[in-house]
Amino acid sequence: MSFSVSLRDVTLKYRDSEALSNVNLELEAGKIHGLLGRNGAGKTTLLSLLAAFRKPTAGTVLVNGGPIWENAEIVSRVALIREGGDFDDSDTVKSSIETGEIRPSFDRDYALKLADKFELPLNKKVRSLSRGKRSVLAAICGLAARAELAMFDEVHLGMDAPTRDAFYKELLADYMDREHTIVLSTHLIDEVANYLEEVVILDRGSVLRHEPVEAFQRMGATLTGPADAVDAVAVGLEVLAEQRLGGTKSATVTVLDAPTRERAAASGIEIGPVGLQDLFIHLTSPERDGA
Ligand SMILES: Nc1ncnc2c1ncn2[C@@H]1O[C@H](COP(=O)(O)OP(=O)(O)OP(=O)(O)O)[C@@H](O)[C@H]1O
Repeated sequence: MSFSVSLRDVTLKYRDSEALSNVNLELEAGKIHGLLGRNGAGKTTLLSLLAAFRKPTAGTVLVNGGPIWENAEIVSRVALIREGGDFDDSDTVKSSIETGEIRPSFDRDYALKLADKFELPLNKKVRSLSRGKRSVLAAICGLAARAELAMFDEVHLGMDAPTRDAFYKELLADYMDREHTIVLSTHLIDEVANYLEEVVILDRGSVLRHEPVEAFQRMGATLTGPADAVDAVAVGLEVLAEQRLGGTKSATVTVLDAPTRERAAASGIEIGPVGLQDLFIHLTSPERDGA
């Protein structure tokens, strides 16, 4: 089973400032959703509403079709893993893992298998773990929760690249194995882009874009070829980024219409997709229209 999510006219205020303003958002069950946004955009706030850590100031938050607030049955099947985890520093790794047993779906054997795989010493105190190992502990608790809605909020922080890669693979293996909904909030966009099915971009407390990842991939193009030819085709186009290596140039553009595409191909230019991160930078740049 997997949970859908629905936010209807949701506003969250901290004292006088609005972290989320009238947000309407539907997340389909059984998919991997990426939640992107610049610092302070409201990602953690939105996730804390979905886990019922907070109550909205206005509007309704539905998980699996019902209100999540004060709904213990649904809450016990939702996991929000925040950066560094929410651990008691004086606990051991093993007892921290075992706190997950309050959940009906917690898989202790899987948690211990992951601890072994990620070389997490069970008898060590949480306070003596390195930052990366603490993140690993948080990620393990999130995976072993076997939640119907599993949300990871920058849980990778401090993990080295091989550990992050192993974590993403484990997440995907669990996803293939068991139907559930995943929300990944991260600033390492290109690193997770291949795992995402849907992407939500939050911007200053509102949903800026919500599309399947393929829609973002169709938004722009990278032109690579002889520098002169690329420069000629790029005239009049919006260029997001450029890179030059000897006589070869690569330019990332936002829109490429069919005639320009044909002209580029005829000039020996290779046309490739644009990375999600480059598009994100463009869409949320402080210089964009209306900013
Ligand atoms: N406990 C709080 N009290 C007051 N304001 C808060 C609190 N938590 C967050 N905010 C404010 O709400 C806004 C959204 O913060 P939030 O942490 O949700 O953003 P974020 O997208 O997760 O950012 P980041 O990528 O930097 O983690 C920010 O302006 C932040 O300063």
